Amino acid sequence: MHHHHRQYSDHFTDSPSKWLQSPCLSHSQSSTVPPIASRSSSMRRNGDDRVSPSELSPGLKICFVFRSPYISLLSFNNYQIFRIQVRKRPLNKKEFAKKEEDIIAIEPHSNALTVHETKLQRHNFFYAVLNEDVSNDEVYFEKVEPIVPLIFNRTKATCFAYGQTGSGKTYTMQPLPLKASQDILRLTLDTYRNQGFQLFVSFFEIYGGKLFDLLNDRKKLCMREDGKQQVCIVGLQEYRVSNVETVREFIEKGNSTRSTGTTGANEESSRSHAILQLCVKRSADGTETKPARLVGKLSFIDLAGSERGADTTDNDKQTRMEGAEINKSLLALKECIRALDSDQGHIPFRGSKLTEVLRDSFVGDSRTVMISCISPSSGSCEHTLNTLRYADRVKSLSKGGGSKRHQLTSLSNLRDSTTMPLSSSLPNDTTFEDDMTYVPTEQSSFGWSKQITEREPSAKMNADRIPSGRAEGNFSTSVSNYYKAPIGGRNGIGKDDFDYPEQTYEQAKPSRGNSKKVETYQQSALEEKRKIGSQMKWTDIPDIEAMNSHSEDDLNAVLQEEEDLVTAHRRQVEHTIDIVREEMNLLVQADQPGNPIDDYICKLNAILSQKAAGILQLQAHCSIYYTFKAANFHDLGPFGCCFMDIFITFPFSCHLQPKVGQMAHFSLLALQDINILMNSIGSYLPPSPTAKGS
Ligand SMILES: Nc1ncnc2c1ncn2[C@@H]1O[C@H](COP(=O)(O)OP(=O)(O)OP(=O)(O)O)[C@@H](O)[C@H]1O
Repeated sequence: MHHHHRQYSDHFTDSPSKWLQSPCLSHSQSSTVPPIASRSSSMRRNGDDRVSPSELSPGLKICFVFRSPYISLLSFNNYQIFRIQVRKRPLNKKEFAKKEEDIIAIEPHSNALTVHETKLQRHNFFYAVLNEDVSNDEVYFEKVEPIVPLIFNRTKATCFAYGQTGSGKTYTMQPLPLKASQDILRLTLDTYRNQGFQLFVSFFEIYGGKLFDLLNDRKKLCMREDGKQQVCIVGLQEYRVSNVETVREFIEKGNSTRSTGTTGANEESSRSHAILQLCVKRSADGTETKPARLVGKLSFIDLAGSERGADTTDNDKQTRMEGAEINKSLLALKECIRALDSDQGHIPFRGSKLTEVLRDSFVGDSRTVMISCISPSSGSCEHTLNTLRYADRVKSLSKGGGSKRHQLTSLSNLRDSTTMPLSSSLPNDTTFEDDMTYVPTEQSSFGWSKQITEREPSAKMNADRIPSGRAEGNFSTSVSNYYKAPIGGRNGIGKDDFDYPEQTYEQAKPSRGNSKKVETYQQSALEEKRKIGSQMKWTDIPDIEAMNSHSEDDLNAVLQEEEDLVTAHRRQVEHTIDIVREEMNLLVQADQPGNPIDDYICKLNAILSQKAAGILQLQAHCSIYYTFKAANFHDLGPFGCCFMDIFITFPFSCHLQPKVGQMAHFSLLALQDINILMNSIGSYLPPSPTAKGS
């Protein structure tokens, strides 16, 4: 078997962080941020770490703090439904050789981290943080082990890693499924002995918007929706496993088949989202005479590097394609979390293949762990900030009641929604819920030894291969096929993976001069899409794959549209920034000692809302705190502060909504940070509402 093993830790140094050694000058958030429930070792940071007045230059400062006061997310059965974890990796030798500094300071026993962008510019974030010395075992024990027993009780759990290339996503994710399957197998032999539970493993990747089976020669898969709006992956091979060694082999095989490439930061960079699923199944009567049906599922997703989605400068067609898809899927993921947590009627699962696949992991009884991986090096600062901001936004989006999630439970019956046994015909009237015996979760008895103490024999033949989904072509059911060399291979991205005409793309390149035209087109095209979207119902489109293949024909047009929209949006944002900056400068000049602070804030807000809201419109979140310093604000000490929300959404419009009089913690950033902020927002913009039909 052709294996490509990633090399871990071999080029990492123990270099002490220069930043960590310097006195930490972080800012004052401690008073306003609620306590964090997290690792037992964690404690809140203490001390007053306000910015010293001398660090502020006189006059108005616009200051952005990515708001993160909502640390505690939804709680259910003692486990948070959505958990966010940040993991910092150590500096590697390459970075050390380039004399890059470690700019991430994590105070011991705290759930706060500071990114030292420059000596004067710092950004504070509040999360459950894992420092560079935390092992993969600890990540597992803390974040994944607690949810393993839940999948015996119908929970669908998802664990995914997010972050730029080389930040440690694969390093973090790779060991987790093995450990989880070890624990699942133990449970089937121990707590749930003789109850007929079976473990199945499948492994596939989403690359360029298409699905490929990593355990079946990178066979192309397609997704379909059944009459009950269940998405299934047709042809995905599932293997029944009964020992850890077999799981290990499958994981290694899948990893070696995955699409990777080389980036400056990572020699083996993942270019796809890899999804490894562990499904616990059981027949209705707990015997093996009847077909096993899905009980619960644990999905591990190693996302492609996030910076690829933001990369609009690369002219390489394939990279742009990857970037567009990654961008789309990360945004779609965030949008789904937002929609689930607010009371939006429509959950945009169809925004990307990734969210379609994950649909049943977000509805009903589900748990999600997001691990945001960050690199410590100064050279990665911008990407690190982007990763943390994404986490912030996901976190603030998921802080609500999550009512949608539970409403959707009724839509999501407990049959396997992502895989469908070959033998089963659709639609199937009997839901598993009807004939499933309820198995109580035994969280308290989940205390087995954490070491692998046994290796089960005959690993190789200890797997039953079960094709799932309706048949498409011939399945070979012989286990020996599993040992065939994969067709795709690491760099074996087939020509068919991207099939769009090259010329169209070139022709459609926008010219900077006709932005008006672009914007007009944008409006009307989007209006049209909205209309179509509102007329369409979920059930109107039974065959997602057919729809997608239609849209793939227009891939160039879609990419072009994306580019036009992003350009138009950036122009809008730049324009707004100019206006806001101008107004603020005027205000600063007009500020006279003796003006009451509220007047000042009201005036500022009035101008902002008039000027900015007129230009930009609509939704999506990030918060800006603008602070200002003036001699007369004695009641507040040297600084006054309020914040406003910037709502930004598709299609590329935003609306500034000032919140008058809200005093909050703040930090000092230079005025030009607004540009950085806006650029990073720009990078999170969706390719376009492309999804013809979403
Ligand atoms: N916490 C860590 N401790 C030690 N080494 C690490 C850690 N995290 C990552 N590494 C090492 O950093 C390198 C890059 O990590 P990895 O391949 O996991 O990045 P990635 O985020 O998956 O990148 P890509 O998106 O390009 O696939 C690897 O050599 C890995 O061994």
